[in-house]
Amino acid sequence: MKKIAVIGTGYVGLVSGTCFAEAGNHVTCCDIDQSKIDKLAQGIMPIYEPGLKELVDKNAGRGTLQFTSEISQAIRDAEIVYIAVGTPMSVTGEADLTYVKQVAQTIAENLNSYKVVVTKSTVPVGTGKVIQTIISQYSSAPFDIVSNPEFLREGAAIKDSMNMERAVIGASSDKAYEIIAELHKPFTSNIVKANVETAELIKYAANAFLATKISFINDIANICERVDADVSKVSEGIGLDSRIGPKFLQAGVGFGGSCFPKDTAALLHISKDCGYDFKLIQAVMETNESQRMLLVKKLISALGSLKGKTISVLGLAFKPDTDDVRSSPAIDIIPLLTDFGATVRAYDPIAIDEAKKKLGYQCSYSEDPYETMKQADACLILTDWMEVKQLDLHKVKSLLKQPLIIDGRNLYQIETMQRLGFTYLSVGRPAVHKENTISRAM
Ligand SMILES: NC(=O)C1=CN([C@@H]2O[C@H](COP(=O)(O)OP(=O)(O)OC[C@H]3O[C@@H](n4cnc5c(N)ncnc54)[C@H](O)[C@@H]3O)[C@@H](O)[C@H]2O)C=CC1
Ligand SMILES: O=C(O)[C@H]1O[C@H](OP(=O)(O)OP(=O)(O)OC[C@H]2O[C@@H](n3ccc(=O)[nH]c3=O)[C@H](O)[C@@H]2O)[C@H](O)[C@@H](O)[C@@H]1O
Repeated sequence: MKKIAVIGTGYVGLVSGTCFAEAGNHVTCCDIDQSKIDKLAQGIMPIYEPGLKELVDKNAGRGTLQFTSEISQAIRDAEIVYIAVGTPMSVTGEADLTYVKQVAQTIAENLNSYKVVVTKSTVPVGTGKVIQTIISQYSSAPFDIVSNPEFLREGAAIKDSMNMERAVIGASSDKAYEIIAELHKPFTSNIVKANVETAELIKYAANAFLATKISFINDIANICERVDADVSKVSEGIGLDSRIGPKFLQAGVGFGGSCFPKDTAALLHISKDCGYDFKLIQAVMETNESQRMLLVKKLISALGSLKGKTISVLGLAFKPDTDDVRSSPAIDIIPLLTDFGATVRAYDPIAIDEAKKKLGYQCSYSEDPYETMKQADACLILTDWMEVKQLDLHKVKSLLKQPLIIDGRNLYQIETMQRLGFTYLSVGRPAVHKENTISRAM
């Protein structure tokens, strides 16, 4: 049983802190945001994540998980201090380390005994050294630095954390490595031991590689549209090769979320800073941006113009099973539609409150997908929610002014849409026209 302080109670801090408690440790989750702490103390989750509330309630109930804004005290009481604050993208693309440095300063001011200071936030290579310098400037107490990046996915965060595929531990001493390796025994036996810098880079390499797979398949999808090929078959055909694997080969509107866009931009900066021209990652980012626009172009070409048209947008979250809308395709695309003169009605089962914070009243919102379709000129699918996959397509057809669906997630079978008489334009697959013909998508 270790005494752990987790600083930053966002997605990562809350989920990892809760899982450390579930594994038998005593965890204090801290945040400067008092309203977040107050809510958590009352059992109200600040994020939507399947299974999280049950686990928080269980561990808070038995006293192994606590929430506080008294960060100094939590640090003084802990043997291990986890830094899990945000590292948002700055205007120039690199990771903004303001919050990490603030926390390092607070740790330095409260270092009353030996502690292992662990970075879970995604931070540029060299940040461990920066934290070490800040702490040693203000304190002479002994401490070690560890980089232990987080690989959880939103929507599957508890499962990913309780059954990690691997843990990466980059420690400044063997003693610190052993402490953090021991902490991870209940979660995985695959531990990658590295130096601090390597561990920091592994996190960016992992996210950049996954983002590269997505942009690669989107580029292939764009070729498919020009040569009458079907990208879903290409994904199947290459994914069955175990060296390639089937995951992250789903073509569509491009990746979003709080990490892939920010971490690819940060990796580009890291490479520039060390004098390397990382052309591949630049191309991955460019493909992702243009993928959003391709959907808007398809919509415009199908409708002639968007002026005066009503568009039903299905999905605001960047992926299913989360209310996170950070860098979500919908948040990028809806303002473009309204700029072109369209009226937008948006559906999402849980992300409406978060989307309103970004989009305000640029569109209307509904938790009923059919409500957004009544007499709409087209339907645009942006999130692969199960609720959208399972729509009653007969009802959809009867509600829309004309049976036009632009699908940024390739949710439906081409043959079904042809049989039902839709005009159906997806990504990298043959286009279906309501006259019952199939052609290239553009
Ligand atoms: N969201 C995700 O799925 C994943 C995120 N990451 C990385 O983990 C880090 C955290 O991400 P999120 O949890 O999404 O961030 P977030 O932005 O949702 O939460 C960060 C929290 O830190 C708090 N905070 C900021 N400064 C503080 C301070 N000085 N003292 C105490 N609390 C402070 C904020 O109030 C906020 O509640 C980022 O570096 C991110 O790249 C890594 C893997 C997955
Ligand atoms: O560093 C992070 O924050 C996390 O980023 C991603 O997790 P997450 O952003 O939660 O979601 P993913 O499931 O990876 O999806 C990211 C985006 O890619 C898109 N995507 C994913 C897969 C695919 O085949 N095609 C595709 O367009 C999704 O729709 C979504 O917009 C990584 O998968 C996690 O391992 C990592 O810890």
